[in-house]
Amino acid sequence: MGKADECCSTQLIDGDGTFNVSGLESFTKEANLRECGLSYAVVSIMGPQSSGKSTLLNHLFGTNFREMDAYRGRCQTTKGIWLAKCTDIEPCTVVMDLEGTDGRERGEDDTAFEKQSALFALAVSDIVLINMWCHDIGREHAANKPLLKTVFQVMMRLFSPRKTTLLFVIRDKTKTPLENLEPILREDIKKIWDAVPKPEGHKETPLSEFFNVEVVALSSYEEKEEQFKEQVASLRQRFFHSIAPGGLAGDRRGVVPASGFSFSAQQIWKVIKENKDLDLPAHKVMVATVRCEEIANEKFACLTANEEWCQLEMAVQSGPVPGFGKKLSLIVDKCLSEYEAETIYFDEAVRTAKWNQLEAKVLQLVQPAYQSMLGHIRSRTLENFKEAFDKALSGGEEFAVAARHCTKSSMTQFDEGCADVAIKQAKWDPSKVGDKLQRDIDAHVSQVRAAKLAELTALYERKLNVGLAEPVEALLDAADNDTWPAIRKLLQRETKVAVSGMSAALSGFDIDKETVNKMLTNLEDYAKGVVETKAREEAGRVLIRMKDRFSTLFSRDSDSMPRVWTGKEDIRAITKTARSASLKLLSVMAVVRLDESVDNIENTLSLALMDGYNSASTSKSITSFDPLASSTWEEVPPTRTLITPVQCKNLWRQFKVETEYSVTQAIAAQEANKRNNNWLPPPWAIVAMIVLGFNEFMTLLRNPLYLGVIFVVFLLVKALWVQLDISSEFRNGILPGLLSLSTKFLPTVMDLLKRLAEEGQKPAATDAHRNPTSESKRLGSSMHAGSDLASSASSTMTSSENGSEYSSTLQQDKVK
Ligand SMILES: Nc1nc2c(ncn2[C@@H]2O[C@H](COP(=O)(O)OP(=O)(O)OP(=O)(O)O)[C@@H](O)[C@H]2O)c(=O)[nH]1
Repeated sequence: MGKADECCSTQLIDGDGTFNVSGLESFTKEANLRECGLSYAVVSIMGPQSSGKSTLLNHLFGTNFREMDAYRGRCQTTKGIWLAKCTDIEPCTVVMDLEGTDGRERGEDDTAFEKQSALFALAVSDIVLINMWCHDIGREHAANKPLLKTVFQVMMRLFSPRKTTLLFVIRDKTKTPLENLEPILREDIKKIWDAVPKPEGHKETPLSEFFNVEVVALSSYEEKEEQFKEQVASLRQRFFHSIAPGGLAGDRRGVVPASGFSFSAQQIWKVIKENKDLDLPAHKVMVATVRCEEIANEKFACLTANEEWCQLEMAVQSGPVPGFGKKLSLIVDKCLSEYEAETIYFDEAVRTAKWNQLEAKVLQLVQPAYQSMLGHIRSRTLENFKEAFDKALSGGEEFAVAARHCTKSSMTQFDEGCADVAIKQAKWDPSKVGDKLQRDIDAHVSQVRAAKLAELTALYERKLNVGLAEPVEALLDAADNDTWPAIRKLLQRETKVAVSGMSAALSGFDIDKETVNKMLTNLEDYAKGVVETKAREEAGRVLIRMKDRFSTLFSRDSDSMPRVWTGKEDIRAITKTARSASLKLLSVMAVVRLDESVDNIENTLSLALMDGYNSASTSKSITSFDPLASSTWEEVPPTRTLITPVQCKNLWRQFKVETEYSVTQAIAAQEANKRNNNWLPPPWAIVAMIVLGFNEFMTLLRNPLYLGVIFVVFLLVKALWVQLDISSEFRNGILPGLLSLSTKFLPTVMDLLKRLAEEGQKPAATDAHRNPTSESKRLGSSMHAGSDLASSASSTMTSSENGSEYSSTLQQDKVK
């Protein structure tokens, strides 16, 4: 016999009991065992050493186990346990060749490995071939007896063994027919079974409960090879569909799926080596647990490396992915269904538990992507809401209606989006994100509402400002008894208009009544505020106003014509009237009178200031109680006070000081006027002039030429008088008057002469040939014109030098 092809048979466990893990792994890969699920069978053979086991297996299954060279004698060729795949047998059948028993190589007492390998074979195999020589049947010291004993003993160590088929292969069968041999064999087996010590629970258990016993006899391979081959070929047929119901295999309760075979075999050998009892059901669960775990991990790793998933995960970082839910569902589904397919033959409870774990893990992996998608949907929906809301508002829709419609449609849009991204494997609840969206939408609506309300308030405040500020200013400017009633009326009217307008506008905002009332009250308060502010502003300018009023009344008559102080006016009465009008203004401005309450400010002021004016110098007014020595008005709260009593008093003092000058000027102007008008000297002077100047008067009467000369001199002096405005020059004193005149005298005389010369030349050039005798007439006319010019120059100078209207009036009077 040739040597076995080692690449086809693998040593599973070596002679020292070391399990060849990598060898089994590569064997399962090469034999495509992993894909078999439960459709595979394991056959093992045990029997005495060199009993032709390998030879039988190679012929029966087309394997290449190492066989003993017939010419080298009976020595052990198979060490440990070898493994090979049967060729062309359905289902996939794996066969194990065990080291022969009772061999001389290990010694008679060294049965530990035999027991271990027998237990291993029983634990993993569906069919165990027990190779025996025909001549050993019925013999007391048959070679296979210790083997069977071993098998049955170890069988007890399988906590809940699977029912294995024991196929006794009788080698070198004799002419005795099998029908005669089989009962003897079965009797032998029974005897051995009965002799084996059993645990309490199995004392009476028959062999058939643990094993299906089958018997087959084969001719000698060495002597009747042809017959041997024929019988082997027929035996081979029994291995086809061995796992089908009624097949050669025993019950397959303990079978592990093919993908778990490798791990299962390792664990069983480990347990056997540790000399522990083998609990096959527990082992099955253990194998299922480990394998399902492995498969789950493998599937999870596949998912994390899945290109589609990686792309989806990446894409979702940067924005919403269309069809996210469907895509992710497919990816997750693929992962879970692959797991299901691969673990289908493992223990149901275990695989379900692991499936749940895998599903949880997978969902945990993909959930962040789902959350990102929800985030995208939320932000997109919020953006859409803002846009739609803005559009609706600018389209003229009522605020509350627009908010309601847009919110509803946005939430529907969000729900639809959530349904699109949901995956069928998970029941994730997007309500938290939905709640956040709702909160964001509400916040936006509130923000827009606040802005719109602020706009609305600003609009009506502007209207109130326009409607109140200037009219109130004008009314306060007029300041009389009707001022505050008129302001109140105006305020009431404008407030009413604004409040009704605002109230109508607010109805579209769907805000509570309390807020509306508050806003309207604020608007009313604002209107009052406008009036108060204006009044306060005006109160700040009260002194100017008082002076203006005084000046108007003092310097203008009842027809608004500038007053001319001719001397007939009662300056005292005019001053009093002007001051009392100014005081009236002060009393109007002193406090805000937006309610109907009556105050006594005018009287108080009038008594304290106007009457005080009349008796200012009396000691009584100094010593008596001063009603204005206070910072508050009686019965008027400080909030309504614009000018305190003490401020009124100070203002009045300042007002009087600043208007005093005008009065003094008026008095001076009046007196000057009186003086100017009274040009006749006193009667005694006239009498003295007549007595003393009688001679000169007579001389003049006798010589009329003197009269003409005197008249010319008079005209010249008069012209100089007017031109130099001598009376006003001396108003500031004699010395300043003389100094001023000394500088102006010569230029004025020169200017006067120059003009006279010019005026004289014009008629000389035109009229000399027509009327050469009218010299004196022209001189007189020129003098007159010079006088006019002088008067106009005087008027110009005085008005430019003196800004006050009183002096201007005075000047006009002078010119007249
Ligand atoms: N008499 C007889 N000899 C056989 C038969 N089949 C094989 N042999 C011979 O038995 C010897 C041992 O054959 P193997 O097949 O190696 O026996 P084995 O049981 O596998 O041997 P180990 O693996 O060493 O236990 C070889 O010389 C075979 O030619 C048979 O049917 N009858």
